[in-house]
Parts: sequence; C-alpha cells; structure tokens
Amino acid sequence: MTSIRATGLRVRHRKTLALDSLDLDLGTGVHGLLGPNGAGKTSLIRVLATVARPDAGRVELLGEDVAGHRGLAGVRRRLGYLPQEFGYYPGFTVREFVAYVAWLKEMPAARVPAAVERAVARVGLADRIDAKVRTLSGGMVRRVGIAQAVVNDPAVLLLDEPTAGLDPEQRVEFRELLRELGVSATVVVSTHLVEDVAAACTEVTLLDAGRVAYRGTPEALTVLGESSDGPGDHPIERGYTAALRAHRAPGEREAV
Ligand SMILES: Nc1ncnc2c1ncn2[C@@H]1O[C@H](COP(=O)(O)OP(=O)(O)OP(=O)(O)O)[C@@H](O)[C@H]1O
Repeated sequence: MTSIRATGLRVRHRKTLALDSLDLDLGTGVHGLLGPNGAGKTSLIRVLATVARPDAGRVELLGEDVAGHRGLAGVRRRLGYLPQEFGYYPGFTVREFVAYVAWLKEMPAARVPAAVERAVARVGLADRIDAKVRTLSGGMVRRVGIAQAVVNDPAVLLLDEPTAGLDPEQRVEFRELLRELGVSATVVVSTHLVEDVAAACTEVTLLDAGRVAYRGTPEALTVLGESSDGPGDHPIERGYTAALRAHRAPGEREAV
C-alpha cells in the first residue's frame, strides 16, 4: 500500500530549485534516501513531514492530501520525524522530553509512560532515561531524537541523517531497529552512508539536483556497481556513482 505519494513537487529556496517536479510513491519498508550535498533530501523530508509547504505539487500521506487541514492533525499523530538538527530542551530529562513529544502527538495519557520507556529502550538509552539531555554525548542526543520520533509507533517515519554521530556499535543496533520498524511502517531515512542503505533498506531513492536519479533495491544498486569501474570501495558505492553518472548523462547509460 502507498503511504507516501508526492506528485510534481517543487521547492524553491530563493534562487535555488531544491526539488524539481519530483514524483514519489512509497509503501511499507525502509527507503534509503541518498544523494550528494544539496540534492534536495532535507527539502523533501521537510515537505513530507508537513513542516514546509511545497511551491507546487501535492503530497498525500496515509491517503490524506496534506494541503487540506481536515485530515492533517490525524496524519501528524501518525508521523514520526527526526529533523537534521532537532531542537530539545537541555534541562529536560530523556523521559520528560520523549513524554513531551508524545503529548504533542496527542497520545492517550495512560499509554505515554510505557511508550516512552519502550522508545528509549529501543535506542539503547534505558540506563540514561532520567539523565538530563544536556549531560548526554552528541550521539546519545541523536538517539534521543530517534526515540522521540518512534514514541507513537508511527505509520510514517521520516529520519534525516539519523546515524550522524552514532558510533559503529550503535549504528549496527540502529539498523536492526530500522529493519524492525520497516515491517509495518513506511520509513524514509536520508543518509550519506551507503553501507547503512545496504544493510537496512528495502529500497533506495537517489536524488540529484532535486530529481529522482535512481530507484531500486540496494541489491540492484550493488549489481550496477559490480559492472562499473567507477569510483568506490564497495560495489554499492560504485553503483551509487554509476547511477548518478547515468542520470547526468542519459545518452551514455549503455557505457556504464
Ligand atoms: N534555507 C535555505 N536558503 C537557501 N537555500 C537553501 C536553503 N535550504 C536549502 N537550500 C538549498 O537547496 C538545495 C537543496 O538543499 P537540501 O538541504 O534539501 O539538500 P540535501 O540533499 O539535504 O543536502 P545535504 O546532503 O548537504 O544535507 C541546496 O542547493 C541548498 O543550498
């Protein structure tokens, strides 16, 4: 089932066209959003999270057109969002902060305490749940960000560079969590780490200059890389550069 449908999305930041007539259809699973700096990943995630409005085009989340106010509140209750830079209250404890987000999402009060403990445990911070956020390391704060995004068991989860600052062990555990969440939710994860995509994603969407340059499975991207002699230390990295080059020079696709 399609949970995210974007049609003809255009986003402009002053003179920069960040998204250029972009179409996207995503269903249950973990979707890796890749692309060079400035490709439009954050612009897309912000529009899907309903925190920014597109200049043109339409977004449907869970069957609701988010431009209309009628279904928007209901959709937001079923969304989880980790922005690239997320604001938090440093004086709050982890528990207080995640509970505050649960309250913003209008979760039934009786369910909040258990949901908070589960979300915090899922990111491996159970032993720091009563620590003030200001006392945590950067990677731990990022994990608090992931916990607040999943506290309501969202049907649509949007994560903008969630693994930035996580240590290798945490990244591996986080991929496990992604795979678990992707069984029932539509998860979109923007990342620069192609190995995260290879390990945890069911599909890859590669953006370039505000357009979709490639869509396929991580396996297909790896296969593309195996037949490419472009730069990259692993086949999936070579697949990434091959797909980008093919998109930029469509006439040379056969040569890739
Ligand atoms: N607030 C803004 N004002 C002006 N230009 C912006 C703004 N936000 C983004 N842009 C521009 O829009 C384009 C897309 O940016 P966006 O942040 O969506 O890309 P990205 O793929 O997330 O990049 P990165 O990988 O560096 O995070 C870039 O050219 C960027 O410079």
